[in-house]
This record gives sequence, C-alpha cells and structure tokens, in this order.
Amino acid sequence: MKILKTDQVQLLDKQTIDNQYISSFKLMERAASKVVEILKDRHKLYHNSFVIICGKGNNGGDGLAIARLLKEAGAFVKVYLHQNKKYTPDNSQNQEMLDDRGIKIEKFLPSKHNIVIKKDDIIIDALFGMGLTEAIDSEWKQVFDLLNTAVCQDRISIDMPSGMFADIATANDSIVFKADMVYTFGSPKLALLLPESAQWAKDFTVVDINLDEQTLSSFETKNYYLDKAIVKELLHTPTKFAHKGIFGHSLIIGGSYGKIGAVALASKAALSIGSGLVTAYLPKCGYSILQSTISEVMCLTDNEADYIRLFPETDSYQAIGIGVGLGQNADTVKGFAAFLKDNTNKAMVFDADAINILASDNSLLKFLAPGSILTPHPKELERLLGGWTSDFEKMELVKGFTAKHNVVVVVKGAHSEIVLPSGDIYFNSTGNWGMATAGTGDVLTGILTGLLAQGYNSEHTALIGVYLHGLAGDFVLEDKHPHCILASDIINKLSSAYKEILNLE
Ligand SMILES: NC(=O)C1=CN([C@@H]2O[C@H](COP(=O)(O)OP(=O)(O)OC[C@H]3O[C@@H](n4cnc5c(N)ncnc54)[C@H](O)[C@@H]3O)[C@@H](O)[C@H]2O)[C@@H](O)CC1
Ligand SMILES: Nc1ncnc2c1ncn2[C@@H]1O[C@H](COP(=O)(O)OP(=O)(O)O)[C@@H](O)[C@H]1O
Ligand SMILES: [K+]
Repeated sequence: MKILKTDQVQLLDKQTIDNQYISSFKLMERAASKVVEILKDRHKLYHNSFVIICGKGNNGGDGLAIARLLKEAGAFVKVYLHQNKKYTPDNSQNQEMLDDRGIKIEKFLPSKHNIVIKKDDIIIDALFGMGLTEAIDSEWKQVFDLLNTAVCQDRISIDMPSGMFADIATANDSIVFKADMVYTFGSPKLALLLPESAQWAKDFTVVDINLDEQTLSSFETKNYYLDKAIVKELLHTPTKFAHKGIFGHSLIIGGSYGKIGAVALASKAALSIGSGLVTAYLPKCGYSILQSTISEVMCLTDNEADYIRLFPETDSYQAIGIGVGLGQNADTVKGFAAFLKDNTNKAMVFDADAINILASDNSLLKFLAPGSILTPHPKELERLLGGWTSDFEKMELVKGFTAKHNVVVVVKGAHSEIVLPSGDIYFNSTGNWGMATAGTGDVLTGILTGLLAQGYNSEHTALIGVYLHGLAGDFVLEDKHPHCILASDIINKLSSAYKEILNLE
C-alpha cells in the first residue's frame, strides 16, 4: 500500500469526488459512517458518552457527522465546536444537520473554553487533520492540557492526532492531542509509522473509504506500507519436482560462550522458512548444544572453544547469515575482517555483533557485497550511523547509507523499516509488542538467510522475511499473551504465516 503525502491525499480526495460523481459532503459522510461502524466494535455505544471536539475545517466536519451518526445509533453525544468566522461548506452543512435534529453544539474559543470531560467519556478529537499547516498556537494549550490529562475511557483522533504533521517531523514540545487510537483515512500517514510518534498516537487503524484507485495508482511515492498483497506477489510457488537442492543451503555463522542459543534459533528459523539444508558454524563449546537442540541442522566448529577465530569457506552455500551471538573477541574481529575481504561478492545477512564490528571499523563497509542485508535494531543503527534528531532525519541517513553501499537495511522496531538502495522504504504492518523479547532478532536473521538460500533477491528477501516474521508473531497471540511470547514460538508459527498469505487452510 502506498503511503501518500498531504498534497497527494488532498488531490486523491478531489479526484475521488470527480471520478465517482459524488459530492465532498458524500465523501465525508462515507468517512464518518465507516468510523462509526468501527466505533461500534470498539465500544458499547450505550455505555459511554462521546465528547466530540470539532474544528473549523473538514476534520471538524467529520467530527460533526460522526456525532450525528453516533446519536442516531443510540449513543449519548456532546459536541464542542471551535468558534470561528468561517467554516468549510461541509462543516457548515453538518452543523445545520445537527441543529435540525436538536443536537446542541457548544461553541468555544481556545482561550476561553467550557469543555468538560467526565470519567466515562470517550473523547473524539476532530480539531485538525491533514489541513494542519503550522504548529498549534499556545492559546490552545489549556484546551489540549485538559483533553490530554482528563481521566476518561478512550481518546480517539480522526485522521491525525490534532497538532501532528503527517509527513514532516513534529517538534517534541508541540501542542498535540494524545490519541489511544487514530482512525486515518485511505492510507497510513508516514508520521504514524515512526517510533517518535508513539507519544501522540499509540495505535492507528486505516479506514478504507474507497478512494479512487486509478488516481492512487498514478501517484509516485518512495514510501510503502508492507502488506499481504505486496508479499503474496513476491512468493515463489515450488513445483512438485522440487528437491532440497533447489531450496538452497544456508550457513549461519555465530555464537560464543553463553550465546549458542542465538545460533540455534537462527538455524532453526532458516530451516523452518524452507531452506533445503542448514549448517551452523560456531565455536567448539556450541557443538553438543546445537546438535542436541536441532537434529536437522549440520554443524561445523571453529578450533577455538569459546569464540570464533577463523571463519569458514563459503563456496558450498547459497546464503550466509552472520553475527548472532558472535561476540567481539579481538580474534573474532580480526577474523571477521579477513572473512569480509574474502567474500566481497557474497551478499550476506549481517546482524548483531557483525553490525557492531562494522560500526566500530567503518573502513570495512567498502567490502560489503552488493545486495547484503543489515538488520540493526535502533541502538545498533546508532552505532553504525551516529545519532539523529528525528526519525525523519534517521530515514534520510539510512537512505544515504543504503545508496552508498548498495545494501538493504532493515531498521527493526514496531514498524520495521526496510530501506532499499533506491531509497524506497517499506514499513512493516505485522508484528506486536510481545516480539520485543530475547532472540526474536536471531529468528529474523535465520528467516532472511533461509529465503536468500531459496533464490529470492535481497530486496524481496527482506520484504517477505520481515512480513512473515511479524505475521508469525501475530499468530502466536492466538494462544499466548504478548508478555509470554518466546522467540521459538515465532518459528513454530511460520507455517501459519505462509498459509495465511497463500490463503491455505
Ligand atoms: N472531501 C475531503 O476532502 C475529505 C476530507 N476529510 C477530512 O478533512 C480533513 C482535512 O480538512 P481541511 O483541509 O479542511 O483541514 P483541517 O480540518 O485539518 O484543518 C482546518 C483548517 O485549520 C487551519 N489551520 C491549519 N493549521 C492551523 C493552526 N496551526 N492553527 C489554526 N488553524 C490552522 C487551516 O486553514 C485548515 O484548513 C482530513 O484530515 C479529513 O479528516 C474526510 O472527510 C474525508 C474526505
Ligand atoms: N513493539 C514491537 N512491535 C512489533 N515488532 C517488534 C516490536 N519490538 C520489537 N519487535 C521486533 O522484534 C525483533 C527484535 O529484534 P532484536 O532487537 O534484534 O532482538 P534480539 O537481539 O533479542 O534478537 C525485531 O524483528 C523487531 O522488529
Ligand atoms: K484530528
């Protein structure tokens, strides 16, 4: 799914109105009724009251329409409207419709408001949406302070949390509504996908309002929301004559004393995603552990007992994943550098300490084979690139890195960002906070290595792998609370993830 910029969203709204022969009022009504349908699932309409805070524009118009539809559905609503000289036509029309139905609108000024929130209320923020052009003025502070601190049942924003920009950074000290849930129209807005937005948007749902497909497909974008449709297109379908040679041989290099489990997880994940054969290369101390943990994985050991000094030959392998549990012993670091220089044509998956070693010696970066995949979590990324002042700046830095070194970087997180050498970024849509637990990154390394072994190119590998990893994590929630997820549970659900994408039972 494409992630659109503000001007594209505005054009798309306009084209939808033209091409579907509907009025802008009708489109607003469609948007409002979709939100009310979703609200019916989120809340028992009769149990709570909705306090709807509306602005002067079409975001406020949405709020007014939602108020009317909620009232018609039997909910108790209280409507506040920013007092203004001018309202958009659809906003005014919705005001009239509320008047006609005897639904009272309380007007307020930002500097002098009469808004009251009670503990059973659900706040709906419809003050500013995609029309936000500048940071909200300090005269609004007391309104937002009240809305953000009042004890209530739920905080919902329509389209965007008011005060938050959709595709540029919002300063940390800005006046912004803090939403538990954002119902955003058409496509996810870029800012909603970035970790720094979590302070204002805990979660979001994309509300499909049937915007014009033809216009949508004509838009250019560098940013995508990685969804099932994209991944389904990329998956290969093996024939009945397939043999394990076709599915490739993966090599997982890693492990040090006390960190053999990381290699076990990555190796098992590589096998479980479909690699034909998997060999693990680890220090001697890992031999018995690995062989007794996973019967299907072959094992090669270094001469050292507790860490890796000499790295293996790679000719027999179609894919290599390196770094999990590796450690940074001086001999390991030396061996790793030599190994990189010997394999400048072999695209690999780099994780954990492999990334840390690259970060501590930038001169090694030039030896990365084109098409390599690096999977840093934010701390590792910081070591690699230095700091950044906002997530928007971070994206630009990563794009510069992937273009310069011709590699794919997966910035791991809630919406892991897959950054391609072209500068295209795919934000993952699967996964949950229960995956923030030991070893889940090792599982991802194994998945990516196993996909590379099957002949997927690096870009497709990263897209498929990150999506399936998150989806498998979501399947674990069918029988476990997020706190109880173990990395190995994710491996066990890879089959469900594959089946879901291919619509198999
Ligand atoms: N037909 C359409 O175009 C549709 C629009 N929709 C809604 O319309 C919204 C966009 O509406 P608008 O373009 O009217 O804009 P908004 O309602 O988001 O903002 C209202 C107005 O506030 C002003 N403004 C911007 N920044 C301000 C600031 N810092 N302080 C004070 N005033 C400021 C601007 O003049 C802007 O037009 C979307 O977010 C969505 O909620 C939906 O109803 C779907 C259909
Ligand atoms: N809040 C979250 N929502 C979804 N996925 C998450 C979340 N937090 C972490 N993850 C995923 O969990 C994995 C964690 O990887 P990593 O930090 O390397 O863990 P480890 O080093 O323990 O293996 C990544 O794939 C990341 O995208
Ligand atoms: K809003």
